[in-house]
Order: sequence, then structure tokens, then C-alpha cells
Amino acid sequence: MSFAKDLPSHTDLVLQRLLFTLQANAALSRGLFCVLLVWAVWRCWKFTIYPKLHPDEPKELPYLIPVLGHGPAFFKDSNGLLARARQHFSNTNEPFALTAFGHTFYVVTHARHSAEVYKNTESLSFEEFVQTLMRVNGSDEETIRTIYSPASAHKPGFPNPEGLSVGVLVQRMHVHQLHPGDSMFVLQNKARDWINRKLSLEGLAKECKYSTSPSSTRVEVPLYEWTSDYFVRLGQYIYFGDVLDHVDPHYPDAYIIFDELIWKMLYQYPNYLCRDMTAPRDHMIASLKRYYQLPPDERRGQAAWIINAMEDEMRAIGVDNDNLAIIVFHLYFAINTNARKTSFWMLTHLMRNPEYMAAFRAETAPAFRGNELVDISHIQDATKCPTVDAIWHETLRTSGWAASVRLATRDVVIGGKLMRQGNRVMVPHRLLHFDETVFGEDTASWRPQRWLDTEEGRKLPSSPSWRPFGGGRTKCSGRFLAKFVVTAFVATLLRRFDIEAIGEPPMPEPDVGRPVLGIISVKEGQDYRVAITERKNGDVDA
Ligand code: HEM
Repeated sequence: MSFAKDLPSHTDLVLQRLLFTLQANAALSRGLFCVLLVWAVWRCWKFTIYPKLHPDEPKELPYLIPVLGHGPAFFKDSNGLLARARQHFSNTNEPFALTAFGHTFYVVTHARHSAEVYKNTESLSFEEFVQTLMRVNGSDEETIRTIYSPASAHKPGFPNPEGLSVGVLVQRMHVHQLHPGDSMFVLQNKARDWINRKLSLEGLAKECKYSTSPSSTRVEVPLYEWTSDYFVRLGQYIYFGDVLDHVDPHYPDAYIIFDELIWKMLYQYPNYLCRDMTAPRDHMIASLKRYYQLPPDERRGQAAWIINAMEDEMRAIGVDNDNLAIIVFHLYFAINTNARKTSFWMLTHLMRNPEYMAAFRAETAPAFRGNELVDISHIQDATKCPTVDAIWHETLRTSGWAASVRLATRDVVIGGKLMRQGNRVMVPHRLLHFDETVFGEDTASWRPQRWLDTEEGRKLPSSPSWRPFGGGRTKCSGRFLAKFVVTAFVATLLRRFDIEAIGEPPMPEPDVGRPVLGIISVKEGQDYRVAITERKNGDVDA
């Protein structure tokens, strides 16, 4: 037998390969069939059988791929997804469920049901959100436990008759600082003096590295960059005086970089995937630690009451400088993330609607002596400045993109639906604010008149559908100060200067893909370049 005779012929080889491929493909097809079968059973169980067996639970928006759920769509445009989901359930406004990357959220879109969410502090926790942020940003477990354990009702310091944990007591302290009254007047006066001092063409040209100044009566700035820089420095000054600026002159710059990437922190990206966010964050926390290492008499005199009072409460329960820096870092972004964006959107709308700009100028004129803002209460009084009030509301309505989120710490019924312990409950503000049955037609347009024209319109600020600041016990305590700083800044700017867009840029687009803690950011690359020029003599009261 020759060796060559034993070798398989070419035809044998082709036949063998064909047989092998068929066998392999059969195995593959069997595998694929099994996967499809499992998938079909899963889908049928999850979206057909389970809802029939549990009609008391919110219906879930169907999805195709189990590990992803609606994650990618949520990332791309969370409010767009929520609006589509509500439509999928025929706009009944019943709570529904939505899963993204393995996390299930119950979405509450009815104003009455949202009130149930805000009221139920027993089963729905806001603190869990704060604790998660503390963990993500470096607090140790022991400190978190200490801060959220009940404190003595008889401790010295801020009154605590209910024996709340220091973590929860701090919410009451924010309200004490920020509710209209003596403590807030201190902050308002500080803000007014800062605005009066800083808002000059000379100051703009000298202090804003991004400005250009073609003549002594004209400065050009990218508006979003400017309002961001301006408001973060203002917020920092109100709370820390000049001291934090001396510790770290670059703190506001680091903050603005961080704040535009804050969504990576909210989505809890692993550190190695978001060095661009963690680097400025770590820089800021380190600077705050250095601030607290300064001798008290070098910093406390310039700080707001809340900064010193929080320090006293935290030190009394043994919180060290590292953890104190992390806690105050969270306060820093609560103070600074929204006012900078609100003033940007407000000014952009005003420039595109000159009749509202003129009304803003005219209503706020009595708050000034010459070009100095003197009266801090006039602009806040809706009876004296109704259009300003409507502009404030309409700007928040159209640029508010946040949602209130709570963790169900036990099974709870909201809107007649059973929500399971361990899942999150979400109230998307935007869906409430775009409800045409409440806010009138064409809710996508910026139209302050909707707050003024009719009896219903004038009642909107007290509607349960109006939630730009969240609600319940944790409703934004800074809302009065926020209105004051934004409207006082815009009024002073308009009193002293003319402001107009350079060229004819389109309305900047909001960056809908990034979650925020209140007001939406502008899409990268769409800043609005504006020219600020000295107002001519005689125009002052126009
Ligand atoms: C237009 C500006 C602002 C908007 C839209 C806004 C919005 C919000 C929202 C939605 C929450 C969460 C509420 C919840 O889920 O229950 C919140 C919380 C908070 N905001 Fe604001 N905010 C603004 C300005 C400010 C300012 C200027 C300050 C401080 C000076 C501030 C201080 C706080 C604090 C301390 C909390 C936490 C409340 C707590 O833990 O009790 N906010 N804000």
C-alpha cells in the first residue's frame, strides 16, 4: 500500500469539511435556538405573565436585551425616553417601571402621586442618595454611620428636639440659613455688594481671561463661560468670603470642569473611566481640607453661618478634616451648579425677546440708586415685578431637567401601585412642567406670559405640578437665594449695560444626554458670544 494511496483525495477533504461545518452549524443553530427560546420565555414571563399575576405593581416598559434594559436610551436622552414611555402607557399617568442597566426605577408622572412621594419620608429615602455620593467621593463607612445615627435631643449647638441624625439635622440648618429672614439677608447683602463691585467693563476686561475688549466701552465674552465663572465665584464668596480663594485661586475653575462632568459621578462611573471628573474633584476636596486646616480665626470670620455651624456639629461627633471636606464639597455643588446655568438661559431668552428685556429693566429700576443696586427686596416682590417673576418661572420651567429620586427602603404604595423595596422612585420634573393640561399650549416655547395672562396662570407657582426645586422635606432650601442672585445679577447687568448676541446665532441647544442636578447644561461648542457695552446716558430708566 503506497503512502500516497492513504492520503484523502481533494473531494474527501471537501466532503469532510462540509460535514464538519454542517455539524458545527447544527450545534450553533441548536445553541441559538436555545438562547432564543430562553429569551422568549423570559420576555413572555416578564412583560406578559408577571404583569397579569401582579396587577397591583406598576407595568414595566418592555425592552429587548436583559443586561442593558433601556440603559442606552436613558443615557442618550433620559427625558425623551420617559416621555416615550408615558406615551407607551397611553398617557394614563399611572406610575410605570423602567429598567436601565439592571436598575429598576418606578416613574411617577402624576402631580398628585408626586406629592405622595415627597410626603413619604418613612419608606422613601433621600438620604440614601446623599450617602451614596459620600461613598463615591471617598467618605469612610464609619463616618457615614456616625453622621446618620440618631443624635441626642439635648446636645449643644443647633436645636435637635426630634433627636435627628446630624446628617438630617443639617437639612434643617440649611433652611435656617436660607429661608427669608435675618440669616438670609446677610447672604443677600453680601451678594448685592459683590455684584455692585464686580460688574464693570473694566473688571470684566481685567479679570475674565476669556474676554476680549475691542474698546474701552465694549467687552465680548462667551456667555455660558462667563455666567459660570461669575456665579461660582459669587457663590463661593457668599459662603467662604475670600479665604477659600486664598487657599486655592483655581478652585472655581476646577469646579466648573467637574460640574460639566458631574453626570459621571451620578452614574457612578468606575474611577479609571473618568479621570477627567475625578481629577478636579480630588483637587477641590484637597483644597477644602487645607481650608479646614487653617486656624479657625483665619477663616471663620468670613464664612457664612452654615459653614461654621456645620463644622461645629460634625466635629462634635468626631468627623475629621478629610470627611468634613467631602461633606462641604457636596454643599459646594448644591450652591453652585444651578444659578450659573439659570442666568445663562435667562439672558439668552431675554436677548431673543427684547420686549421682555425692556419689561425686566423697567420693573427693576426702582431697586437702584443711579447704577447701584440698593433695595434687595424690590426685585423679589412679585407684586412689584410680576414680569420678572414670570421670567424666572418660565426659565426654570423650560431649562429644568432634573428628577427627584428616592430609594424605597420598604415596599410602598404610590398612586395605587405597589413599589418594591430596593428599587428607586423617580419624579421627573420635566414631564410635569411640560404637561399642556396644566401649563397651557405650546409648552416647548419660552412664554412668560403663561404665568400672567389668566387666573389659572397666576396660580401656577402653587400648583403640585410645579417642582423645579423638588419637594417635601428636602425641597431645595436655596430657592429664595437662587432667585435673588440670578435676578439681581441680570437686573444690574441690564441697568448698567446693553447686551447683545454677536452675529445671529441660533438658540443654543440643551445637552439632553447628561443628567444634571437641576438646570440643563448647554451643548458643548454652542456657547453664545455676546457683546456688553456701556449703556448710553439717559437710558438708565428705559
Ligand atoms: C435655580 C437654582 C436651583 C435649582 C433649580 C435647585 C434645585 C434643587 C433640587 C431639584 C434639589 C433636590 C430636592 C429634592 O430632590 O428633594 C435641590 C436641593 C438643594 N439645593 Fe438647590 N437648586 C438651586 C439653587 C440652589 C442654591 C443657590 C442653593 C444654596 C445657596 C441650593 C441649595 C440646595 C441644598 C442645600 C439642597 C439639598 C437639600 C437638603 O438636603 O435638604 N440650591 N436643589
